[in-house]
Amino acid sequence: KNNGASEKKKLPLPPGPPLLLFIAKFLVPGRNVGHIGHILRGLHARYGPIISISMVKITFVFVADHGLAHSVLIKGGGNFDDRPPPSVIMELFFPQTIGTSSYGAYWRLVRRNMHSQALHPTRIRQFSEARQRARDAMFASLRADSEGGSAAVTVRPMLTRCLFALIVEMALGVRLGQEALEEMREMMLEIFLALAGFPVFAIFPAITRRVLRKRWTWYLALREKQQRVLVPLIRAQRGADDPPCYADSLLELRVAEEGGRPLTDEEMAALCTEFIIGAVDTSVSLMEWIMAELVNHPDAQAKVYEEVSAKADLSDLKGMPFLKAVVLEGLRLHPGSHIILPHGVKSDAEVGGYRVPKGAVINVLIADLGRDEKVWSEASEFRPERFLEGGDGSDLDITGTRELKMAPFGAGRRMCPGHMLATLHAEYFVGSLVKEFQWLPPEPGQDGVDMTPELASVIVLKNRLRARIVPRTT
Ligand code: HEM
Repeated sequence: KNNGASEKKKLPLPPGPPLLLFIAKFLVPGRNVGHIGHILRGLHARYGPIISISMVKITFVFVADHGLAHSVLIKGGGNFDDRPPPSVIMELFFPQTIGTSSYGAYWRLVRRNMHSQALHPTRIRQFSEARQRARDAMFASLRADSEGGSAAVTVRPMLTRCLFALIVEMALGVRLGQEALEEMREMMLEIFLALAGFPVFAIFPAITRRVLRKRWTWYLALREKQQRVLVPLIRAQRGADDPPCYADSLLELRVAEEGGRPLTDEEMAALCTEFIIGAVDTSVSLMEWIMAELVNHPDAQAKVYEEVSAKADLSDLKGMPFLKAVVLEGLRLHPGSHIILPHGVKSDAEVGGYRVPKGAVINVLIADLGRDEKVWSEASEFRPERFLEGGDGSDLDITGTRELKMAPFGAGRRMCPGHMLATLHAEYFVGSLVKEFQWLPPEPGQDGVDMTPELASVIVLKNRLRARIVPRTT
C-alpha cells in the first residue's frame, strides 16, 4: 500500500498553464468568472483532457473526457467527493448545506433527508395540486401577455414566477402572495449573485473583507434579512391538510453524531435557501431551452402534442416516451452549467496517468460530454428520437453508473439530488404548455428563434425566448 502511495507521489501533475496566464485569461475586458467554461475549453484543446493549475497552496484539476470523468465521479470511491473549505461568503449564507458540507456524517444526514422526505415520489405526488395551480397561473399570465393571441410572449419570467411559487410551497409549505414572492425572489437572487460573483473573497478573505468593507456590510444585512424572512416561515404552524414540506422535515431532523441535537435556525434557513436556489433557475433555464427547440422543430412539437393531447391531464406522466425523450435531449444539449460544483480530493490519487494530490480541487467540464461526436451521432442536432428504442441514447442511465455519456446533473455520490424532481417538472410544464398552446416563432414567416447561449457560468439563452402562442382548440 505504501508502495502505491509513493508511486503516486512520483507521477507528474497534469499539464496546464502557469497561474498568471490562467488569471490573465479572466482579465480580458468583458470577461468574468462566468467565462470559465469557455476558457477551460481552450486550455483542454491545448493541454489535453486533464489539466492542472497550481494556485497558491491549492492545485485545481479539470477533466473533460467521458472516461476520466467516470473514473473520478463513479470509480473514485468517495475520494473525490469532498468539497473544498467554504469561502467566507458561503459560510455567511450557506453554512452546512448539502452542497457545501464536507463528505461525512452531517452531509449524509441532510442529503438523505432531502432525498427521502422532500423528494420522495410519494411527497412529489402530494404536491400535484400545487403543480396544477402553478400551471394554471402560468396559462393565465400567458394568455394575458399574448393579448388574445396577437402578440408574442416572453417565456422566462412566466416560467420563473410559476416555478418559484411552487418551489417555495414545497420548501416552506406556504402560498405567498405575489408581493411577498417577489420580495423573496429578489432576496434569493441577491444571495445567488453574492455566492457566484465574488470568488475573490474565497482567496483572500481577510484582505477583501477590509477592502470591500461597504460590500461586506451589505452582505451582513442580506444575511440578516435571510434569517428574518425564512426562520418565521420555517417555524410557522402549517395547515393540517397541507402535504409535509421540506421545512417540516428539517424541524424533525436530529444530528446523531452531535448528541441528537436539532438543526439550528441558521442551518434550516441555509438549507431552505439551497433548496429554492438549487431548484428554480436551473429548471426554468432547461424548460426555456426546450421550448425554444420545440419552436424550431415543429415536427417534434407535433409529436409531443400527439402524446399529451391523448391524456385528460398530465398529473401522471406515464406512457409518454416522446415527451421524456424531448426533456432528455434538452438536458443533453443544454445542461445548466459548464462545470459541476468543485469537488475536494481526500487523498493522493492517480487520474489518467497523472498525480492528483490530496487537498486538490477537481472539477469536470460536463457541458461538452453530451455534444461529443465520438459518443453521439449528429451530436449538435436536436433529435429526441435518439432516446427512443434503437437510438444512441436509448440505453442512457442518467446516473452514469456504467458510463458517463452525458452528465447534466453530475454523477456519483454528489450527483444532484433534485434530478428526478427537475425532470418531472420539465416534463410536466413543457407537456402542459404544448397541450394548451401551439408555439410559433415571434413573427409570422420567421424561420426560428436564436439559440445562442449566454457566455456565463449558468448556460442560459442569450436572447430570452419570445414566441407566439395559439390556443389549441381541440
Ligand atoms: C435542471 C435542473 C437542475 C440541474 C441541471 C442541476 C444540476 C446540478 C449539478 C451539476 C450539481 C453538482 C453536482 C456535483 O457537484 O457533482 C447539483 C448539485 C445539487 N443540486 Fe441540482 N440541479 C438541478 C435541479 C435541482 C433541484 C430541483 C434541486 C432541489 C430540489 C437541486 C439541489 C441540488 C443540491 C442540494 C446539490 C448539492 C449536492 C451535494 O453536494 O451533495 N438541484 N445540481
